[in-house]
Amino acid sequence: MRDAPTTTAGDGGDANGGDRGWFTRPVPGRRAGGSPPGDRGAGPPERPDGPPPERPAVRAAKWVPVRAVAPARAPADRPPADPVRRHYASPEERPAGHPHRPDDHPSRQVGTELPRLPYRASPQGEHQRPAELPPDRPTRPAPPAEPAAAAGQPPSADALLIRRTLTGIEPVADKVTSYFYALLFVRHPDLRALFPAAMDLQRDRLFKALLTAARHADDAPTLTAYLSRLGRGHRKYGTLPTHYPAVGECLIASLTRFAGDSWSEAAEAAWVRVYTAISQIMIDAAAEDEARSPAWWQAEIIGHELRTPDVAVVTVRPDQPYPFLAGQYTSLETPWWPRIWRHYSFSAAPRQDGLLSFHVKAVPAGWVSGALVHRARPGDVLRLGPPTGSMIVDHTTDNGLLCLGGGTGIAPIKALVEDVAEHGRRRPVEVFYGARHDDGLYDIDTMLRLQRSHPWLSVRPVVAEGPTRGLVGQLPHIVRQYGPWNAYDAYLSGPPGMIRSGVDTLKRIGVPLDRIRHDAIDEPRGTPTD
Ligand SMILES: NC(=O)C1=CN([C@@H]2O[C@H](COP(=O)(O)OP(=O)(O)OC[C@H]3O[C@@H](n4cnc5c(N)ncnc54)[C@H](O)[C@@H]3O)[C@@H](O)[C@H]2O)C=CC1
Repeated sequence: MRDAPTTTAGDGGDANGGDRGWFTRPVPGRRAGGSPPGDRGAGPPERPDGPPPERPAVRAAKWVPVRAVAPARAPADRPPADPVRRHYASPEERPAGHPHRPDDHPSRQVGTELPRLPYRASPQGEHQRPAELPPDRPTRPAPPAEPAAAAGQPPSADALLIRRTLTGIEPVADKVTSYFYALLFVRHPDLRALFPAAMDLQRDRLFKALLTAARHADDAPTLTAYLSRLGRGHRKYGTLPTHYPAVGECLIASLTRFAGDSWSEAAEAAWVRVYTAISQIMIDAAAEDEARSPAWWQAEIIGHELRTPDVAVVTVRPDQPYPFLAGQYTSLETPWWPRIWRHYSFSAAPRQDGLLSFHVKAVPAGWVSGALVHRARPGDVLRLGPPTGSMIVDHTTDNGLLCLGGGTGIAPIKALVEDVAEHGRRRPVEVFYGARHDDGLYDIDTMLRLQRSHPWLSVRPVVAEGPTRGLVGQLPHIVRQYGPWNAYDAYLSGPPGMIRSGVDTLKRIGVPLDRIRHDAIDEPRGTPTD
């Protein structure tokens, strides 16, 4: 569930989170010489005078080996390791079995969900975001605890060596990361500008990404899906292929210094191979994406409607076509907080006129959400990253849709309703729209208007407390009183607590997990992007 709706605080929070690799640009959370969003007294900087930065050229540079290392001897029951440091001029050139060959493209692979990492969240609430599923598959929660490839198969020699190193550095993880970044910025000062001024958030990201990759070293489909998305997502930060070797060198140097008994020539060779593979997948994914789509879109605000003192509906016109699916979300950067990106769901299905809308709730200490609600005006220009997320309608079935939308989590639910309407198939859609109080149901008029237009749609407002036009109680509890839901696909969107208790409730009343969809739970909307 996500670092996308999915626990998204879609618009809600500006907490830092997300799955980013070690090339994340300065992000959310911190600004050069400034305080984090949550710090008292941290005021937004003045709006920059100049236009948004130019799009950097993302190019597939020739891969530069981290350093020459003899490949480890492959176990007899496995094919020899691919010398992954090679850069193939085209996807077709890659050998069979290469994790990024065209016929092995993640969109044609299954089992791409990323298991939850056993890694602590950062103090700022950062969480690992699971890999996105291909858009033709629904989001599924409760991923397996172990990589799919590990089930029934012994781990490879490289995977064992890497896990051993990770265990070895765990007690000194803070030192390793501090050393790593110090080394990186001393050896490659030009890279410093790509990272946040305050590095505490970044440090956890590195190790989460490493743990993720290491845990899935034997699971090519999962690893490829995760890293490809990461590589594509890094385009908007201006990450270049030439940056990867610098990071690789410093990573190996840091491990060498701190891994103690778990470090050996064999371990180093394993890390080089795996890091090389990781880099290559990210570089390839970014290069392939470059042929298909821009690294970002500019989007002019053409509508800004304050629905409550804290919630605005913001409508933008992208500077070029922006293809997406109802239920997905994007990353968004405002001119007031350069390089701070936040996730927001599209609140409408794709429209003929190409306009996009978002529901944004200003949250305390939320720099971006506060600016979008209280400062943004028509004429302001935002930047959008690519669409992502897999909480989309499965149009191959006639199952009904059970939708739980809590607060601004109603945004993608409305988009899903419009999507069903546009497909013209009559399937029951039951929406439970929750808020803490009646006046929090800021989009109820729109939802009731849709209900009047579509006989297959039922909308029930639910408030946690107080006088109301609707039902009183917590969304999951109320949903339980209706049903049965065993012929429905369930979609949940709202605060993390609502998603968790909603999933628990639905499981308890017999809705199979593979019919319950939601974005990542640990990454509220408004959190930093990958
Ligand atoms: N803006 C967007 O595009 C999207 C936002 N979101 C997320 O939706 C959330 C919206 O926040 P708010 O509007 O402040 O909503 P809220 O916090 O006021 O709660 C909305 C509803 O969820 C229920 N709820 C909250 N905690 C619960 C729990 N532990 N168990 C059961 N029910 C619970 C409330 O009773 C209420 O009905 C944020 O977390 C945001 O990240 C999700 C998807 C898209």
